[in-house]
Amino acid sequence: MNAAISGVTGYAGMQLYALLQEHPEIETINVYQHDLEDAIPLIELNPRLHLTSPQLAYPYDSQAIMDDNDLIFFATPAGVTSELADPYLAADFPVIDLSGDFRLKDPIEYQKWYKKTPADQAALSAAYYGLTDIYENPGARYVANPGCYATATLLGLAPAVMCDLIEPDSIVVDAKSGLSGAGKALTQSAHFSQANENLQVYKANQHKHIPEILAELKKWNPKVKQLQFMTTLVPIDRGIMSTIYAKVKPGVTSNTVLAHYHDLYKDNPFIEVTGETLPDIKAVLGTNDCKIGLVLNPTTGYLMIVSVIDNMLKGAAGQAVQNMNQLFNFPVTTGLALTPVAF
Ligand SMILES: NC(=O)C1=CN([C@@H]2O[C@H](COP(=O)(O)OP(=O)(O)OC[C@H]3O[C@@H](n4cnc5c(N)ncnc54)[C@H](OP(=O)(O)O)[C@@H]3O)[C@@H](O)[C@H]2O)C=CC1
Ligand SMILES: CC(=O)N[C@@H](CCC(=O)OP(=O)(O)O)C(=O)O
Repeated sequence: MNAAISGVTGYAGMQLYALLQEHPEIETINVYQHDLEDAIPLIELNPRLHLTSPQLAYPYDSQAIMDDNDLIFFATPAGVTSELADPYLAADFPVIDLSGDFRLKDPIEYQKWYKKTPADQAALSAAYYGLTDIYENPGARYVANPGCYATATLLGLAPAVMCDLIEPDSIVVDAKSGLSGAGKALTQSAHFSQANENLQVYKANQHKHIPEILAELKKWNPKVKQLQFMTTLVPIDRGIMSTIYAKVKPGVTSNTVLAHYHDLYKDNPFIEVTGETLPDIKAVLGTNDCKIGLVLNPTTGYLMIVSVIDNMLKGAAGQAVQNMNQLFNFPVTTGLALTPVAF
């Protein structure tokens, strides 16, 4: 089948292109770029792509995209698909949207956290939040691919929250990301001399993944009302570590916790529960995996959960391909059997 990509000059779009090149169900990847007036050689648009044969990049045109492809991936910034989604929604054409535009169901919440104009309520309601390791797509054709921090944090918390193992008002998340999470645009905090050998806490209590995470936690356990969530930029290229602390309920032991984590993820080929052997970021780099370690402190009663992912894969392009596999009923690991980069 044929897949379209919008945003191939960005970090997530490039990663997605590389994954789709290796995907056995994808015949052709067609690239559509927002600022083109005429078709140009794709290699001119993005010289970093490894092309196996010469190919063109086309001006963005929703009708041409739907005529020539079976789905489209948007790897574009927030604020783009809220304006471009209508023709696809009207035609029930499959979309996998890597941006945050369709993750929140409430347009007022979107406006508050993203400071942008939301898509309309009906469009938001039609979208499915594609946290593929937890949910099965009920048949929705518009998939909102989750955010990178949200993915690491939600996968780390799911068994504890779903099985009521922790005090619902005690969740504290300390999440760290490499610089590729911020995309390709250079910012003050991303300058080499500012980022290198430095740690930068940012968006204190204002990160747009707070409402995204909270919405899912509330679905799993309505007793969860709030979330303390903090993000830090660390001087690595890629990878996220979400370190989560929460007080366990009386009577909950390490064995109870481990049993629930193993049970929820036992059939999942991408998630490994590593128990008290805590995972590090390099253990998942270059893969679509999430590794989750767990340590319960019997003195304080706090459970520490360490969840690691590669932000470009499980946090973006990998999960997007996993969503495509789910949408088209391909085996879940198709095109995603990746080996970690060792060093
Ligand atoms: N990086 C990550 O780890 C993750 C990213 N995401 C999300 O994926 C999306 C892409 O992120 P990322 O690759 O990091 O971002 P980049 O900034 O690296 O790339 C953005 C891409 O979108 C294109 N673009 C910019 N403005 C527009 C526009 N108005 N209309 C259409 N296309 C446009 C850019 O083209 P041009 O070259 O012309 O600027 C570029 O191809 C974002 O929504 C991001 O939030 C989600 C999870 C993780
Ligand atoms: C390091 C860094 O800046 N990371 C980005 C998150 C990237 C991501 O997943 O985000 P979207 O919700 O934008 O798709 C941030 O904190 O905003």
